[in-house]
Amino acid sequence: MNKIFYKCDIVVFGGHGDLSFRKLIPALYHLVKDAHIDLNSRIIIASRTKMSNSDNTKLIKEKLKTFLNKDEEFEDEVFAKFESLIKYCHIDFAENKTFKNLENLLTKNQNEERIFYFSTASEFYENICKSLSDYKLISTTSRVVLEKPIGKNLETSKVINEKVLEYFKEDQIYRIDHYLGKDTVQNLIALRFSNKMFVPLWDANNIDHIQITLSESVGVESRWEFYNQYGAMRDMVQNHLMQLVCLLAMEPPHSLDPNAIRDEKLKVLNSLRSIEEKDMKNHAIRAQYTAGIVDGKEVKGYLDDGNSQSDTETFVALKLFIDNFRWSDTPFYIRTGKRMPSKNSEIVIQFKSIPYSIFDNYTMPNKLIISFSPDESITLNLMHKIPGLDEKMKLQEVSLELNPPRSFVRKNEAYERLLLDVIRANPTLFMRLDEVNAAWKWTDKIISAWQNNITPMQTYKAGTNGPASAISMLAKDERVWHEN
Ligand SMILES: NC(=O)C1=CN([C@@H]2O[C@H](COP(=O)(O)OP(=O)(O)OC[C@H]3O[C@@H](n4cnc5c(N)ncnc54)[C@H](OP(=O)(O)O)[C@@H]3O)[C@@H](O)[C@H]2O)C=CC1
Ligand SMILES: O=C1O[C@H](COP(=O)(O)O)[C@@H](O)[C@H](O)[C@H]1O
Repeated sequence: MNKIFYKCDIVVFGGHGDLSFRKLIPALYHLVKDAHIDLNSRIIIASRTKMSNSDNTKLIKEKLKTFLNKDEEFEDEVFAKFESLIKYCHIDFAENKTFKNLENLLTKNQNEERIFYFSTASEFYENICKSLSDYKLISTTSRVVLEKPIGKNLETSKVINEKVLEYFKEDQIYRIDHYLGKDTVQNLIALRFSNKMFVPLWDANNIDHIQITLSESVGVESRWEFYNQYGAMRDMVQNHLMQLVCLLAMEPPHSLDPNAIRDEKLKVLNSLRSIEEKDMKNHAIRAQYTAGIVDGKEVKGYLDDGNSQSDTETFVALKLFIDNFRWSDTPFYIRTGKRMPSKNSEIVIQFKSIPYSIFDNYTMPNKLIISFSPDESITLNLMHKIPGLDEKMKLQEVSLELNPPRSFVRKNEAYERLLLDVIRANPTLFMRLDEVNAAWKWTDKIISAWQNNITPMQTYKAGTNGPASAISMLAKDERVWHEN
């Protein structure tokens, strides 16, 4: 296969922010290393500090050494190529005239394709677009990447998106949700729609319930100011968790065409049953971590991290239903939280019991466990005869590991995949405006019930699996969270 080298100018706004240093710069380094980007491309790091190109390069080198994968060596040869692409640009979103610096850079030896990555809070998107337009830096071949969450609710999302749409057409806008760039998440489409055995089983007749857990052991620490305005609902549920629910629940799209997939995801979001006020307390749990022990180390509570009062949630657990033919009355239990015992991203498909048992001992219903962090694996739990001469057949639960052969093992990070998709103008793994707004419409109702204190804020000790109410949410249904 001939390798395609893509030639473009990429501008990262918020280039010295947490996301840029931890994810975007390593992803771009890898795209250069794997020769996806032509060496006449440019990567412009735009940030507020006044700094020389050489100081910026030094800083980037230092950050890359910190944030490359633990098992990966920093390669001087690759960095030499990467460095040759990087330029620094001082920009303050609030000062239109600083965009002159960008104009000077972009219009010299320019590449036709321009990508603007807004790695900053969405309240700045309008200002950035306006300044780019004032300096005539947007053309029909330009693309813009918008980080999530866009706005803080449906109303602000609509306003921000409308503003961006004054400058870019919908097909130039790439609304990123990095979970869609994870191989295991994309594999949900392959697993569901390329394996005959799962096709007839994937519905309310055969599945008892579905669980999704996105837990993190890290706290909020240096991101406190930012996070405190959003909380787990806006930071994780409105986007990542909603997208996972969509991929698990959607009908088969007619093809892998971007809009065919987005149309099916949208139908799921529009079928989400709105949580009634009377159920809110039991179906929408919110909590904040207090001081505790994580990985054997004492850690501060959320309020001590920020040194302030706050009613921002760091944990959410929800019980939701999708009101359609396929999922009628099948609960989806989803949860996410900071300062939980470990980093764990996992989907559990709990099948129903067999209709009648001919065995003396209890048969465990089958379970499909899809893990994508810290390790990627797919496990199918099945019942199996215990080998031996027992007169009566005895059964045990065994795990069938569906792990890909080593040569299949992922080496690309989510952001690498998604940045390459933006570069090659493939929007399949990005969110369309109607999806974003449908997700807000559903989460807004819960957020406003919380604002009216309908569900009280709970607490959980750092290093635990969330508040007791999240456990009893399932216990009331005679179910338990799957814990590793
Ligand atoms: N961090 C993460 O893990 C993830 C973040 N995101 C999203 O990515 C976006 C960025 O997040 P994150 O990197 O964590 O945030 P940070 O606060 O670390 O970075 C934001 C950047 O915006 C810059 N900025 C703020 N105001 C201005 C201004 N007036 N002019 C110029 N630059 C300005 C800041 O510059 P300065 O350094 O000068 O303050 C900073 O570099 C957010 O939308 C977030 O939701 C999405 C997924 C994961
Ligand atoms: O979008 C976000 O995701 C990260 C978690 O991402 P993961 O790929 O490491 O699972 C989360 O820490 C951050 O708060 C949030 O903004």
